Amino acid sequence: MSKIAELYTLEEASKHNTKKDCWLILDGKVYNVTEYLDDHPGGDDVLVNATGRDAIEDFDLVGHSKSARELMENYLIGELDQPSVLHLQQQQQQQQQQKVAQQTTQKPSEPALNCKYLFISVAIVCISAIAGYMYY
Ligand code: HEM
Repeated sequence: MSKIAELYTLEEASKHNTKKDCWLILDGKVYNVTEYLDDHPGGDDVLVNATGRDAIEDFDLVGHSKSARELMENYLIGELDQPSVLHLQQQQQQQQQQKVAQQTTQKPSEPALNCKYLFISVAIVCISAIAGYMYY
């Protein structure tokens, strides 16, 4: 018999963002980790700070063990509804595009920085040469 998952909106899941009531969204699934906060080896703050968004990237970055992944199934309470999943995907895409845009606008400033250092070095050499000439 297949169990129908409880569906939540992003707005609803995001409301549970305190140490007394903490829901995580990981890969579109919703976990109520309130009871687990005190036992989490990474601390409770990190979990509370991971609410209101899909924190699967952070979860994966930590390199959680297989037993951690098994443990999280105990706290599964449902899934995000489709519009919320789409909303989060769009948000992620926008953030990635912003990152790429920032990287491309930062690149041209590198040669400009090199020119600045070259100018300062040449100026120091010139001033030293003039000072040396005047002294001797
Ligand atoms: C239901 C969700 C989660 C469960 C069951 C869980 C479980 C665990 C477990 C068992 C460990 C010990 C190391 C291991 O066995 O991998 C751990 C460590 C840790 N977790 Fe989680 N975790 C969850 C979510 C998260 C999230 C969303 C984050 C970050 C946003 C996070 C950050 C950390 C950190 C920073 C450590 C400490 C790593 C270290 O000091 O080596 N965890 N977690």
